[in-house]
Amino acid sequence: MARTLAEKVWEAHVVRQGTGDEPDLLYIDLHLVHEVTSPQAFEGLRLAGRPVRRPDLTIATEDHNVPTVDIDKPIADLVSRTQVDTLRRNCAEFGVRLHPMGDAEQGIVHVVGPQLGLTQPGMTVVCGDSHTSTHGAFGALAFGIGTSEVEHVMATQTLPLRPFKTMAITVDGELRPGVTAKDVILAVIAQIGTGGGQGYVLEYRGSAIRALSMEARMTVCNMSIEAGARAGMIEPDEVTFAYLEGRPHAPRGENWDAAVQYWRTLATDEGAEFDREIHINADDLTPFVTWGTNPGQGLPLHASIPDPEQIADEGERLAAEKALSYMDLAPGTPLRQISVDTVFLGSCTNGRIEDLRAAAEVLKGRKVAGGVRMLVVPGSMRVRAQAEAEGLHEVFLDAGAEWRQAGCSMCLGMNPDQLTPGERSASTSNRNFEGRQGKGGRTHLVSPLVAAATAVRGTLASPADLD
Ligand SMILES: CC(C)[C@H](C(=O)O)[C@@H](O)C(=O)O
Ligand code: SF4
Repeated sequence: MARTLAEKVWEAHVVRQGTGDEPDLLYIDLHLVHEVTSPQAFEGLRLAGRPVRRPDLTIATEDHNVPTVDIDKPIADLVSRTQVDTLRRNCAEFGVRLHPMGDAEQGIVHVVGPQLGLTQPGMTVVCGDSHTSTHGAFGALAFGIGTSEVEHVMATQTLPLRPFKTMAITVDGELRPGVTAKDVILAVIAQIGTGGGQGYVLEYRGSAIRALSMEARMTVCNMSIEAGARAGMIEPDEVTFAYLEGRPHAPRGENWDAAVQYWRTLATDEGAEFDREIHINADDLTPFVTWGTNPGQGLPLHASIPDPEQIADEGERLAAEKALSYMDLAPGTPLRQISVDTVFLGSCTNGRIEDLRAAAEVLKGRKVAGGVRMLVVPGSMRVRAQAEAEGLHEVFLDAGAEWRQAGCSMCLGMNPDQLTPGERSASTSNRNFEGRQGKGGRTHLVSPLVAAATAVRGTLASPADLD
């Protein structure tokens, strides 16, 4: 029977098939760990007297709680310091490889896995983190898990899972210049809603998806969770293989050839059926930004703040009213007139080298507007080093932006990088929830290009709006 990519990866990992209402037991190829969701899991192992079953398939990094300045000094915030120290102790005790603050391979867990070549097509990848969906860009079945599941994977390298439904999101056509992967995924979420993906694994397909780089594909898959999906996937192709070849953990020599041969078999079969199909025309897309307090409340940058009274669905209307009140925005205001205090370029959505290059291209020879602060936070130390080798940091610094160390930073403000109450940001991250970037902070989700142009103009803008 014709099968989808997701079904093939699932079937290849079933250790024990569930009967009746039982879940299947799946083998897990790669377990990524960070400081926030691992302490209780390690503690559980300790209490049960169990080891980590496959430390060789487990890797940890410090990302959420790390400061992005003065990283050679002890972490000032006690909660963050405890969190990070606990991870260090646990990794040492259980023999798990850890990339601590300051290490050349430290960074956001979803940036580190792919850049090391740990994330590969056809794998099952889990992490106690919702944005694990990022790794699906390689044709891996990758999803976030809870802390008790983290413990289960640590102890057994397996996970009981219930089957999912499949949804094809086909993006055909060609993206116009200035329109990015971030705009694609924001438009997808605006269309299907933050609950539209619930229970589904999304497969992004079509000519516009095939034309994306690996990093752009990661941006798309990263935000699958914001549509409520279990995971997002893209079938592996030449772009995937070219990205992986030569990376530290990618197979080599004959193993590489065999791996590529297998990876080619993973593509969704002709005639395979999806439970739901969505079509989007890439030619119609323009830069997209959010105006509300969930990632589905987005519109093209050239639009205006919607009038809740015009929204037929009562739930959506109430949500829009509440969002506009929190965001302090009036219906009818052109999005381009919204001024921001802060621009954040970073996160596991848009903190990779291509994102930094795109923003630097816009900022080159320009200045961040007076009264606006711009934080540039590379997704990993490797991204940071690469950016410095290319001189991008000088472009950011010359423009008046801050050039930081790697971590999650203002994506969620678990470190000192936060918005103050009432402050408004244009942010390349993935969540615009109330208080996400700091208590009372207001977030507009944008692409790196829009972030850079907004920094220059001080109001939401795309590079086409400059000079
Ligand atoms: C802290 C962590 C559990 C959380 C997640 O699961 O996604 C964080 O990474 C986020 O982006 O909100
Ligand atoms: S960068 Fe943001 S979304 Fe990604 S893992 Fe960190 S906190 Fe979560």
